[in-house]
Amino acid sequence: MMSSQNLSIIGPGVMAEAIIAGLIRNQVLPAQKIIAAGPRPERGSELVERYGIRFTADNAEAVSAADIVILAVKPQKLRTVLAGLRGKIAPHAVVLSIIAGASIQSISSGLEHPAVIRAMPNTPAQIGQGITVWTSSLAVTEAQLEAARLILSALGQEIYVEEENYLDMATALSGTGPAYVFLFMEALIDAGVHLGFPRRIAEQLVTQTIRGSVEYYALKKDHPAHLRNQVTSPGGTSAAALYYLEKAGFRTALSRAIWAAYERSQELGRGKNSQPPEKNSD
Ligand SMILES: NC(=O)C1=CN([C@@H]2O[C@H](COP(=O)(O)OP(=O)(O)OC[C@H]3O[C@@H](n4cnc5c(N)ncnc54)[C@H](O)[C@@H]3O)[C@@H](O)[C@H]2O)C=CC1
Ligand SMILES: O=C(O)[C@@H]1CCC=N1
Repeated sequence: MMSSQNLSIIGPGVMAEAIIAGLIRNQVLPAQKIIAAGPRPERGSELVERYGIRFTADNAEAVSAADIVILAVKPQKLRTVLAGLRGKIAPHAVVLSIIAGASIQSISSGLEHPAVIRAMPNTPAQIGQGITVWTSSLAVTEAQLEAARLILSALGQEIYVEEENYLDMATALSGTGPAYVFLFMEALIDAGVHLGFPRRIAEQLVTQTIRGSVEYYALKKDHPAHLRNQVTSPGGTSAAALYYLEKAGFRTALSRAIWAAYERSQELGRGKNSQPPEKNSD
């Protein structure tokens, strides 16, 4: 519990709500200590009703009494938001950004504020099952690091890293990760329906197969290839299916996709707002 601290969240979207919900659920902060700011009053009313936090449409007002400022706007909005907050954040406060691609240096110089934490969470944070990779500038104090750890722990697991380079990598692997998992689930469920299962049953089969496999792997701590070999009988069904996945370049497609997300995170950091489809010819 860090009940003496005031926390301000700029950009009250999906991730901001996950953070607010986590902080309140885990009693890290009472609702009255949290204020969110964003341009849409309807969104504000929603959050006020759901969580009992405070809301303002004025970013500068939201940070005026803050000890911790969380930046959760889209990368494309960052420049304007930083300009609006410059000189408005108390010198003793710490800024924690979850914005994909945005470097500590760009936030720190945009705000003229040295104490900056950069974190990359993911959407399972909404149920406290996320994972966050984070790092900090030299100006961040031990007490601020502890406060950040408490906040991020309310979202699930957290891993502190010394090198900021890992943040773009985490953005590609775990930050964006749920998108790969949900696409995979959707494809498996559709395949089940194609076979002839009612969708409801296909969904149950796929969900529990994934959940069970993850739990099994986590308990066994065995190499995934070994666990896969256990499923793969000589001349059997798994071998028949895996042949097609390998032939279709499943691993290469995943690896290339994740590399594209990594490159895109770096591009966002350089302020490149959009990307043409099929940037790569391979
Ligand atoms: N969605 C995801 O899976 C993850 C997103 N992130 C990062 O978190 C950030 C937020 O993402 P989401 O919550 O998904 O986006 P979102 O679109 O749900 O939320 C952004 C919020 O910012 C508000 N906003 C727009 N302009 C503003 C301004 N000038 N001042 C204050 N608020 C403003 C919007 O009204 C919206 O409520 C992004 O930078 C993203 O890179 C990080 C990890 C995972
Ligand atoms: O798609 C995005 O840019 C965000 C960042 C991490 C996950 N989603």
